[in-house]
Amino acid sequence: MFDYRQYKRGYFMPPVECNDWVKKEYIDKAPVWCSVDLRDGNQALVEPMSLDEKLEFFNKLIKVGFKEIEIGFPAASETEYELCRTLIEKNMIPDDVTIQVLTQARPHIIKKTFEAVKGAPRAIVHVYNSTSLAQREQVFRKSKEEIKQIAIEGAKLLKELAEADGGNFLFEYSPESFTGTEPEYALEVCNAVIDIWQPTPDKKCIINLPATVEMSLPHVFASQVEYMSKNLHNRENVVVSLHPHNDRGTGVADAELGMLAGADRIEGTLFGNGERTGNVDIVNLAMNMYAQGVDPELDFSNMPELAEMFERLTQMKIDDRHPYCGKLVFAAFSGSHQDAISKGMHYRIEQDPSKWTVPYLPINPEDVGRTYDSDVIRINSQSGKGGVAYVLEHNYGMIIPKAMREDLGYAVKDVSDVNHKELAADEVLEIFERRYKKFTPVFKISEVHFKQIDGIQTEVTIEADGKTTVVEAGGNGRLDAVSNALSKHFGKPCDVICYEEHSLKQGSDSSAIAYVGIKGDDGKEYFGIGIDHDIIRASIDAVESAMNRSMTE
Ligand SMILES: CC(=O)SCCNC(=O)CCNC(=O)[C@H](O)C(C)(C)COP(=O)(O)OP(=O)(O)OC[C@H]1O[C@@H](n2cnc3c(N)ncnc32)[C@H](O)[C@@H]1OP(=O)(O)O
Ligand SMILES: CC(C)C(=O)C(=O)O
Repeated sequence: MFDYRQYKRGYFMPPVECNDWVKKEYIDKAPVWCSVDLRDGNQALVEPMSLDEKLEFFNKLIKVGFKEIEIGFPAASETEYELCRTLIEKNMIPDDVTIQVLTQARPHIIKKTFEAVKGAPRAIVHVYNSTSLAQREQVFRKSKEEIKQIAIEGAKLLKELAEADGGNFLFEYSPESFTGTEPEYALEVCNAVIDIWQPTPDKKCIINLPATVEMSLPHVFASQVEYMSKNLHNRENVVVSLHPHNDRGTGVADAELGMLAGADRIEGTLFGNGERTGNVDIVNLAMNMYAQGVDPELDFSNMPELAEMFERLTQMKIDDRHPYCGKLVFAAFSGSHQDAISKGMHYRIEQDPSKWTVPYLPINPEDVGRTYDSDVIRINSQSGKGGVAYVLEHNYGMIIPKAMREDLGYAVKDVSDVNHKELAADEVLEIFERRYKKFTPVFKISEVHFKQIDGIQTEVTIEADGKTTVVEAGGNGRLDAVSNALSKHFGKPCDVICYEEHSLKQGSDSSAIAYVGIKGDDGKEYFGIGIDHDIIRASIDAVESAMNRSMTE
């Protein structure tokens, strides 16, 4: 038996209450985004990306709109180093983009990192050392003071090498494993680093607070961030950055509450790739802002293309339910959802297309490059009449009468249930046509003539059981006259209770579709459709199918 009590190790709350973030309702502005896909994301892959793959990824990040990109850990491997040199030497870094490189606070690694970024138009050099209790005791076996000295020596060396190089460098420091560090101590270390760097409005520094491992509920992280943000030296010249991981599955919440608590910048990855359970998912975060009416300043309008690139280069898989980008995240299979979405879409067009309030869809799928046709209303045995009608209207322009929808809905869902499979739009159309169009197992109407005497008089030629019979009848319209002829001939009621007709296509070759429902002698409703260039023929075909159905069920 495992013992859950071994995990009761707690976390560190700030020494004073820091809960102002609770009073904020919104994130009203995009943070500075920094993609760490090519570093933290890459270092967690089974097979790290090659140089060419990284270049493709880098270019895509630029296209999405990232202005800060951590391109790697140049001292780690030749590929990481080469990426850095290639971007610089081939002038591949746009003027408004800053590359970032990561280094441990160890002199030879810092020196190698500066060699890698030589000649960069602008670069952030990011130095880290772990400050957590666990790492102090177990990994470094050093006192708080000694660990602080690692940070101080690292910060000094960055400053010295940057000055010697004369290049355009910005500095970033991370107290790695911040969430396992006493906040007062993390503050002391960060302030020591800030005091060395002496940031100014023109040369701010970045203090990055990583949830290297998520260790608490997100509100605890927010209080830790607020404490740091309120107490860092020279705060106006310090960019407070967050680097949440996702061990508890709440990396997005950490980032969001952390922003409410004062953070200015977020480091994360596309689709949450990264160590273990991943870094915070920037797509999710940015789209959450978008879905609240805030410009995220990143462009995810072609999500399928981005997802394809991500999966190909990282060999990771995006889950079907991954927010905003999974294959199924806009799909509604269940009847009541489909009905509400379908009505919501009509309401929006009628009332106010400028506002998005469609039930069950947090955003318009088209905003991220998805389509209604294949992504939203999907048909299986959970579906209802509203969804089936939506598919036929959306794909084929068929506006199914309200009275007919239930009969059609059950017919379609039964097929899906029996076959245990989803039905594509063309399969729904096939079921619809097979059930209602030219359904003539009992009789056929081969000819119809009308005369306008005392209302409408008709002669209907009926073929049944190998016999041809001409039946005469009258009515107050053509459809009425034909239904009276059928009723007379078969000795059964053929009362038209539903009749609707509309054109299917625009232009001279447009055909009409007629929908007819009749009440049979058992009191039930039976339906048929007719499609023809001639609207009268379409309605006669429809009543013919409906009557046949009433005589076969
Ligand atoms: C949370 C994060 O994601 S942090 C980033 C992690 N990413 C990576 O580590 C990927 C790239 N890293 C590497 O390729 C290698 O670790 C290198 C090239 C940087 C260094 O390689 P090596 O020196 O061979 O190994 P390693 O990283 O294990 O070094 C461990 C030593 O560095 C020390 N150390 C580790 N991190 C730091 C740090 N941030 N600052 C100062 N010292 C550090 C350890 O205490 C240990 O010291 P010891 O030799 O006295 O025991
Ligand atoms: C180096 C730091 C920022 C890091 O990657 C982490 O703590 O996860």
